[in-house]
Amino acid sequence: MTQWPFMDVAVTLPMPHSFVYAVPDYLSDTCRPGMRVLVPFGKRRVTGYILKGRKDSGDYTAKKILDVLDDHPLFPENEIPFFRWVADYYMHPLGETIKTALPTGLERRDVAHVRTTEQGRMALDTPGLSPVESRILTLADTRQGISRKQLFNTMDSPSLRSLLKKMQDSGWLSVTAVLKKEAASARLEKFISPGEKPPDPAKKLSLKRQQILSIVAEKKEISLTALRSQVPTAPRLVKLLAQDGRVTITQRRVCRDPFGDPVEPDIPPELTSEQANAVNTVLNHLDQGFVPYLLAGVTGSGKTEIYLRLAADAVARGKSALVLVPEIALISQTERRFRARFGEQIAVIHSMLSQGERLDQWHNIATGKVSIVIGARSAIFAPFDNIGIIIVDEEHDGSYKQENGLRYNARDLAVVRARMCDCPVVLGSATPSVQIAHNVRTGRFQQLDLHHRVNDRPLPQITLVDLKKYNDAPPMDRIITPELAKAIRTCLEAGNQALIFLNRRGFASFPACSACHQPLQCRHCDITMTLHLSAHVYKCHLCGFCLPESTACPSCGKKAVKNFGFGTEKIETLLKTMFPDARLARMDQDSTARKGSALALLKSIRNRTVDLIVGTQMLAKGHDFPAITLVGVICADLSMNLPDFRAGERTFQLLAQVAGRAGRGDVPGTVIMQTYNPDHFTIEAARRQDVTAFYNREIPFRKALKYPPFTRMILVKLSGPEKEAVEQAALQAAAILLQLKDATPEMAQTVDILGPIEAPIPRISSRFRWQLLIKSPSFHQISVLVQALQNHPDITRRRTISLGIDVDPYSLM
Ligand SMILES: Nc1ncnc2c1ncn2[C@@H]1O[C@H](COP(=O)(O)OP(=O)(O)OP(=O)(O)O)[C@@H](O)[C@H]1O
Ligand SMILES: [Zn+2]
Repeated sequence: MTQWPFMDVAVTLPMPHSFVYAVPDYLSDTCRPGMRVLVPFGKRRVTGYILKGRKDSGDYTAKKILDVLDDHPLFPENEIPFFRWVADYYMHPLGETIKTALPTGLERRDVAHVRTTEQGRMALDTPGLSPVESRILTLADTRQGISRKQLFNTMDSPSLRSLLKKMQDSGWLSVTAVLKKEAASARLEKFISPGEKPPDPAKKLSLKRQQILSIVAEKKEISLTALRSQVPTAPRLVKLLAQDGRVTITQRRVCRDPFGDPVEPDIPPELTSEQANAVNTVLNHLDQGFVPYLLAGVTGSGKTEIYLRLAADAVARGKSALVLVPEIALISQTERRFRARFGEQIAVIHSMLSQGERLDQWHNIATGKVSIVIGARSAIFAPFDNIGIIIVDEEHDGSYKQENGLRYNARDLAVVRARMCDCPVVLGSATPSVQIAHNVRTGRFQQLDLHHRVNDRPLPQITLVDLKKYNDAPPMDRIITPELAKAIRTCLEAGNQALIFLNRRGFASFPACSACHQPLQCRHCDITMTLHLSAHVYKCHLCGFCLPESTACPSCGKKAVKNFGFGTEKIETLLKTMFPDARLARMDQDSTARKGSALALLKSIRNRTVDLIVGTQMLAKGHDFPAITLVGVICADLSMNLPDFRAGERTFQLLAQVAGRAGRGDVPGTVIMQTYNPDHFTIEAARRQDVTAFYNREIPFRKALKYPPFTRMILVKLSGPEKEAVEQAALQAAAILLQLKDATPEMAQTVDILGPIEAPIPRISSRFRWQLLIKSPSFHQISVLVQALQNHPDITRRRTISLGIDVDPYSLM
């Protein structure tokens, strides 16, 4: 291994470039690309990632690396070009891009701590002190003080920054740097094995010690945890035994096991002819390296079996397979199927794992212990150095898009990474996105088709129920119509399961005051709150702010809040009264918030210990529960009228997907879809489960209005705590962009700048929001424009305004 005197390091700060650091002698054996280092930056110490070795430092006097934080690289060297691509494309700093890619909790850095001085303590007793000042002095009066960030989070005062400066100048507060340690670390476990020394017969041992020695002799090696479960005092006793040389204690890294119940190995079924065709097409073109495929297969056509075969082939070729799954709820199903086939070769990456578990899974990938990864969007960064295939299940799903920080789309990155690894990528869906379907039509993707369900099971029969005819009916009949109630009864009587779908959680979604008619709004966001009956609170679904169930109307002060609108919790209550004998479960974000509860719910559906399930989109896609024969859609129109050009596409996908949960076993499925718009083409296409019909209507509309896939877009989001300042910044950003655009005749013609407008949700978490949408058929053009904006001094100098760049935005809200 070459020992380089200098290293290129990407620091975890908003810096576009990497920096050169010198390797001190005592670290020269240990520094390798892909490892974290602690480096000085300005007056602080921050975490950085080694990118590559260098012979010299150029014209630059390099500072020294302070410490190496890993003993094995966290990512392979050949992944670095991918990170660079991601950083450039999404206009995000390289170091922060890598930080987003890695498991969370791996950062060490100096944080500014504010501490009350002796003088400050004395000032606390003086009379002229403002309440804010005395609060700050009290909070900061601890040994380490309080971190600046924590102080800003606790104190909701707009002039905090200048106040702190003033207090510091008066000598009341001191600011120091405190090194923050990683939140996630390797788990080390002690193992006990027989010692070198022969037992000394002269020395009498207690019974407990004898017991320990015989266990260790029998097992050859046992973890201290396992030993302690047999002999509770083992930790103290083995220390003594080790001093006598009777046992040896070694410490090793162990993997925390995130897997739930054990899974029985499965026997691969014989492929249907459509499945075999799809698999063979991919395998026959392996010599072409990168080939992007759309696997368009109706619901229940057996796409997962194709993924299993393709992954098996990659592993057989000595390569690895990367499998992305959208919802964490769905990961468990896919993970089970993969583990049944591949056993221990699997790692999983998703947000239900603890930080430590995620770190262990990552380590298993980086050290080559596993060859298949199944995960949610962040798994696209898995540190494999030899990828043989990338698979994206439910490619149309919005959860592949990260909506803050590095706003990447893992589905799109799957294609980019496959191109860099020169391997095939398979995007699967029963309801492909307009974007990818368009890529097929323009010849950039190859389509693999599955037109039939496995075993020639029929697709479910879908009946629309026009909700308009129940406008004057009793409230109950407007929510669960007699048609739906009857279908549920029939389904339950036959001993089958029914899934009732509503994509809105909570009990009442529109609380409003009956005295002043104002809706109950969140204090920090411009949206209406939702009543959660079991938690006895009104909750804001954006920031989490709660008001008690007994709240008075914040506008007029009267105790007259009435609960209009409904969500899953209300449906659950209604069904309970209508079908008191049915075993009922509800699956939504609220009922699955606790670790393990989602898995327990899915298990109860699988084991048929529930009959009726109320669920949100969490249950709508991908799940394979053969006993579900009825799907009821409470309101098909919910997402249709959102101010977003993809509202129709999303509604179609959601409805066709949820319908696809019915009839996956031996009994054919039925779907009752309640809607106010039975004639709308989106609803009609969903009823016929006709993807092509939907696209043929949607594509001309996208083309006429110059929306993707015919243009590329970047959404520029500005937000800040002061309304006027955000508006001013947005107007200025627009002026800068217009000027840049008009300076180039070509851009003047093809680039469209829409806005600035106030965002559809004008305020979230007390931050005001404005936005600008930039469109052009050429991505290069809009990218150049936005980069210039990002670096424009008039924008960067505005310290209270944050500028968010959303490349290929998914949500325009
Ligand atoms: N060749 C086969 N022979 C028998 N059963 C199969 C075969 N292939 C798949 N299956 C079974 O068919 C069912 C549906 O398959 P799968 O869940 O993969 O569908 P899917 O195409 O992913 O559907 P969706 O788009 O709704 O997620 C599963 O229970 C699976 O085990
Ligand atoms: Zn809120």
